[in-house]
Amino acid sequence: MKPLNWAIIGPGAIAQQFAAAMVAMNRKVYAVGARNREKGQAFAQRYAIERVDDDIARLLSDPQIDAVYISTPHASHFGWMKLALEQGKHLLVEKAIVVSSSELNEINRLAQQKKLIVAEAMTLFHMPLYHQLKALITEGRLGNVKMIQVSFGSIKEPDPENRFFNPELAGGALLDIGTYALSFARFFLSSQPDRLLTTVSQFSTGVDEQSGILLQNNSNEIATISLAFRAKMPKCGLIACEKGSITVDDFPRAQRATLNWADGGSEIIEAGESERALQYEILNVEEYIAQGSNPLHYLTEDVVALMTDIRQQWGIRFPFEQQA
Ligand SMILES: NC(=O)C1=CN([C@@H]2O[C@H](COP(=O)(O)OP(=O)(O)OC[C@H]3O[C@@H](n4cnc5c(N)ncnc54)[C@H](OP(=O)(O)O)[C@@H]3O)[C@@H](O)[C@H]2O)C=CC1
Ligand SMILES: O=C1CO[C@H](CO)[C@@H](O)[C@@H]1O
Repeated sequence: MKPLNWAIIGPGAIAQQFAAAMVAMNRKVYAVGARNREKGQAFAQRYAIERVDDDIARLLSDPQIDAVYISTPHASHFGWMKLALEQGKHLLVEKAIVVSSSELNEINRLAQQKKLIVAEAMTLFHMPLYHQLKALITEGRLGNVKMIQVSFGSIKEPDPENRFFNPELAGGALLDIGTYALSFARFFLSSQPDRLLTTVSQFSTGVDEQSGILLQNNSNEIATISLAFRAKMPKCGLIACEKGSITVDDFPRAQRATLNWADGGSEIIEAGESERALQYEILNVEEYIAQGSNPLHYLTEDVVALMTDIRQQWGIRFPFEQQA
């Protein structure tokens, strides 16, 4: 396959890591779209990027671009995704990929029609460790999955304007960090949960600040999830099976897990490198494009469906959804 020409939309904090990963892998970021021209130019200079444009729609019509990485705040993903797909570009989009299933359904229809790949930059879906853990569970020595626990608490500046608390930017802990916890749970649950219990505390802006979420599927596997935006909690995932459990600390980019057998004894499981998290995403997207499909997209769809149902239970709608 000929090397892909990538464009980045939104040269903020995570885009720096993406560009650095591309450089480390000898890949080409050809263009950057930035609503602030000066920021775009500084970014382009830093990563030797050929084209900068503050008119992002115009940039996306450039036939030289093959694939687009979108790293803007959540509320704007859908609009940029749609435009990029209409212009025939493959997509890697930061979490949370979109804000609702109705947005994702529209994206899926368009991608299918245009035969393009859409992938979510959900680190854990791409980390080698997770595929090793899944293989270990599938092989059956641990018995069936019974319970999953995930906690993620991150202290954010309580500023109503920032992307964490601003409803106009689709803020809230669920979309920002809950998406990691739900992705972890869904990755190990054998099927999509159909029972959902939740409780939430809202920030003054109306977005979810902290919550507890309980999920159960038809195989009676249960997942409990704790999220907080104004309290620190370890990023810890636990999969408890009939014959032992697996603990994954710092789970979003983990390279190591601990397996504790129920009858005593433990093992360390290691695969990949945390520091290469974004490189694994890029490698996977290249593979999906070459093979013409993203085999993990169903996980993204299931997680977005859960987040849609959870927000519906909470009665939390973003201002741009109310206008829709
Ligand atoms: N995978 C991971 O580990 C991480 C993923 N993320 C995800 O990445 C995304 C961005 O987060 P982060 O980098 O922290 O955010 P930043 O605020 O640092 O960067 C966002 C960038 O998007 C630009 N932008 C904002 N709104 C728009 C818009 N409507 N259209 C075009 N550009 C826009 C900003 O421009 P300006 O500078 O002009 O405001 C800025 O360049 C989110 O989806 C987040 O959840 C975030 C952190 C880690
Ligand atoms: O994705 C991200 C990485 O984790 C942070 C929390 O620790 C998030 O806020 C951020 O959006």
